[in-house]
Amino acid sequence: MTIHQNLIAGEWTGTAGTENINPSDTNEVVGLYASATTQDVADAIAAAKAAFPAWSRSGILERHTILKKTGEEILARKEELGALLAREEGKTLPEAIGETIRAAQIFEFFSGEALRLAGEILPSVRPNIGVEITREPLGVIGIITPWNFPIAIPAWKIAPALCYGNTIVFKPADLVPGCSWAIVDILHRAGLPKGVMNLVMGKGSVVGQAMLDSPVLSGITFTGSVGTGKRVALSSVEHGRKYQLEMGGKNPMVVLDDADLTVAVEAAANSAFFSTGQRCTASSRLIVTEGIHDKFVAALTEKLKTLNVDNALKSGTHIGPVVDAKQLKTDTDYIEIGRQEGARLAFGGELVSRETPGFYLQPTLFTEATNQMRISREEIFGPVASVIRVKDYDEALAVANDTPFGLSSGIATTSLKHATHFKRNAEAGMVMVNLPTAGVDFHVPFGGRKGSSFGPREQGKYAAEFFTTVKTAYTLA
Ligand SMILES: NC(=O)C1=CN([C@@H]2O[C@H](COP(=O)(O)OP(=O)(O)OC[C@H]3O[C@@H](n4cnc5c(N)ncnc54)[C@H](OP(=O)(O)O)[C@@H]3O)[C@@H](O)[C@H]2O)C=CC1
Ligand SMILES: O=C(O)CCC(=O)C(=O)O
Repeated sequence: MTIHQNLIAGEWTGTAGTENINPSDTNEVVGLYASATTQDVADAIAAAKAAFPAWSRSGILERHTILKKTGEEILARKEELGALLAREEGKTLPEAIGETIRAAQIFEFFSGEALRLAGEILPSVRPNIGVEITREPLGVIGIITPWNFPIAIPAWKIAPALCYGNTIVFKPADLVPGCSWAIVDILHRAGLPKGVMNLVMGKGSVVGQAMLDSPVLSGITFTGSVGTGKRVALSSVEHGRKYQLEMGGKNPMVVLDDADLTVAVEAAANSAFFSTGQRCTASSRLIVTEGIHDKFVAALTEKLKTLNVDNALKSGTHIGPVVDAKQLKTDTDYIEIGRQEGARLAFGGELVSRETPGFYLQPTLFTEATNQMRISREEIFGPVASVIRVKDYDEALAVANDTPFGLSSGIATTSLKHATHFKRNAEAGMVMVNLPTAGVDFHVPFGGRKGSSFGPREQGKYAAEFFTTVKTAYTLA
């Protein structure tokens, strides 16, 4: 089997370290991927530092062209890359192709942003002085990504970093290196100068930690768990660098008495169970008012009976496998915790076996949960959700906001008054009305509040806040 190597200073290098295993069929090795050493990380950082002066001054047409070519190739190969994504991560093929298209659109968007770089010219408060405000690239950016969006999250960190003139050291999740390797290969062939983009695959405890320990990186952008996010923060404070964190969520989906039942059930099923619940924007707290509660639970339970859990590549599969044995254990541990806490298991909770050996878990719904239970407070990151019964809108909003997290928040209602009030008062970075809490656009800001996120927003033109630094220049006329 070919070994997919690391890219350091424009050279492919390294020997095999990681077997990329298909969670829908654990007998299948999707590919072999190199593992970087701490010396490789040091070499990658040095290469990115050496490449920075020239790349930071490169023409915007060069950046535009490389990003555009990359987006075009990803789009042209959407079926193949989507299948790779489905094989390595386990989301269904349509979801995986959708994510691949989204990655292409992100490169396309930032190829346009490269042509729209702008500053401001202002008069000084003093006579005969002009003031120019410009944005400059930060320097060498460390990118550390999780396993749950193997192509979209790398794309939405890499594309703006390059667009604004930074160089990169990129460590994808060791569980799913395939799509990341493919993006880096495409960028390399699209003509990026040596050292601008460096790929160091391998374990977080070795490769990621070596990045955190480096005083050379000017910024680290990270998506993953709260625990690792804290490490990124502490090391960044120590080294005086900028950092951006996207971490967990415990996103609420409020369903009011006046909701359209079909809309509410579709939104809740999608939020909680699609992509196997492995989205930081997934909803695992369904907060439902008294008058609609029983109808909603009955209709959602009926809906869950129609969802097929199976091999991600099989047509007709609605929910693919859990990503690996470790995450499956987390999910089943939480199901046991929910039972012991006294929530009622209304659907699912069991492992299922299919034609191919994989980590298959039924979508699992608890009812009669309270917002104080651990299943309502801690991120599970699997196809497990609970229904919390509340009296009215005011209680629903209070429960929705009673969480350490604040990424996404949803409401199903036909009341303009409640929808408007919720949009203003939900303590979250993103609010969804009559829509799933997950599934976002690629051209607008993404991010949260409280324990979910730290630093400037990702995506859209707001990405410039993290990937650039502002300079104010005064000139005597
Ligand atoms: N917000 C989100 O989108 C995500 C949230 N999560 C949450 O986190 C839980 C655990 O998932 P997990 O994959 O373990 O999350 P991690 O935070 O461990 O992984 C995210 C990334 O950080 C890397 N990493 C791990 N340790 C270090 C370190 N010491 N220094 C630098 N980088 C490091 C990982 O490497 P590697 O894994 O390759 O070793 C991976 O690339 C999930 O169950 C879920 O609750 C997880 C993924 C995404
Ligand atoms: O919901 C989405 O579209 C994006 C979710 C996401 O980025 C995540 O789970 O990390």
